[in-house]
Amino acid sequence: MWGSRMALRRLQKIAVAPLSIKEGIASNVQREMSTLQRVYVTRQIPPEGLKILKESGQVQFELWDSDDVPVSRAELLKKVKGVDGLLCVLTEKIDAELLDAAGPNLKVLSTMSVGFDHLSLDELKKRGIRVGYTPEVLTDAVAELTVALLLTTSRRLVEATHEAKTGGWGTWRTLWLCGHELANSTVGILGLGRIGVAIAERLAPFKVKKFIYTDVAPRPELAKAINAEYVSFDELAKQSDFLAVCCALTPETKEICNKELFSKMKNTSIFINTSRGGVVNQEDLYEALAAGQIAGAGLDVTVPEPLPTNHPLFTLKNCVILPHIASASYTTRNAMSALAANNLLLGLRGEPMIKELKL
Ligand SMILES: O=C(O)C(=O)CO
Repeated sequence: MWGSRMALRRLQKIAVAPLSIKEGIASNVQREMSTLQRVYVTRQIPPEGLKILKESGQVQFELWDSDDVPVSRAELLKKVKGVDGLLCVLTEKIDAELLDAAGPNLKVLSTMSVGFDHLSLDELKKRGIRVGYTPEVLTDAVAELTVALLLTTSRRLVEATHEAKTGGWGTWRTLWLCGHELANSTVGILGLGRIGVAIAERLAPFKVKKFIYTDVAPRPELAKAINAEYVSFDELAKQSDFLAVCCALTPETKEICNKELFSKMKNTSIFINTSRGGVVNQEDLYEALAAGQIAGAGLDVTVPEPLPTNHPLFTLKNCVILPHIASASYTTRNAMSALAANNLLLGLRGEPMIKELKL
């Protein structure tokens, strides 16, 4: 569906105009449509973003009109041909092949995500394509879900509801379904950014004793807000009762959470990942959980996504797996959609985007 509301309004006017005027307007509309910038949207994004694109009068866009099935690679390669702008989500790999298929008209890529590991930044930079993304608007939702996942994992809520529903609930027992509490604990954050700070702010009222973090370098401004101490990667592993992964997936962080890390953690520790599955070596995590080297893991992200239902991690009682829903609140997804649309329109006008990646 190529569309713009202004063009549509004019077309609606045509329907009531006398024939000769109708023809005149029709050719104007055609002329105008051909001057609108062409955009492909790879997903049926939430309504706020679509409304912005439709009402802009700036672009004619075609949409992959489904949220349940992603656009196939073959279809995507066909649809991007000649577009000026592309609005994608995190399931689309934007690489040299795709950018070649799009061709030299492509000036702006806008991803409806804070993560950008699905984008070949070098290839985008080489072609002078500007990139918009959607940080900040999802911080609250992601932090909230991280806290929910942490408590679900540490207090064994999935096991508990299963036992209650399936007859495992006998008499009140003194150590049955005991977990680990946040009070007096040390919470470690791997990769301190806005989301890590927002998680710590939410956890502090649970009487956490200490926040520690590691990153490529200390981040005193952010750390000050939550009174967090900068430690080495090793110390993070050793001291954390709860370890929350908040770093971006980059070549440097790929599988940074592996057997070396897990072997240094306490056997009472809880590992939580709401960033990207690729930062974890899942075989090593499975071994650590199965052997009781760590107490539990809560994962919102995996490799691949969806994780096949016969994956060994699903067999473990001490592993809680969610289907990548950290930012999934109506408010946040609409805000991400709107920001992605606005980034795209601004970029196509040659203006600074609201949130633009520095390439
Ligand atoms: O925005 C992202 O990068 C996500 O993972 C989904 O919110």
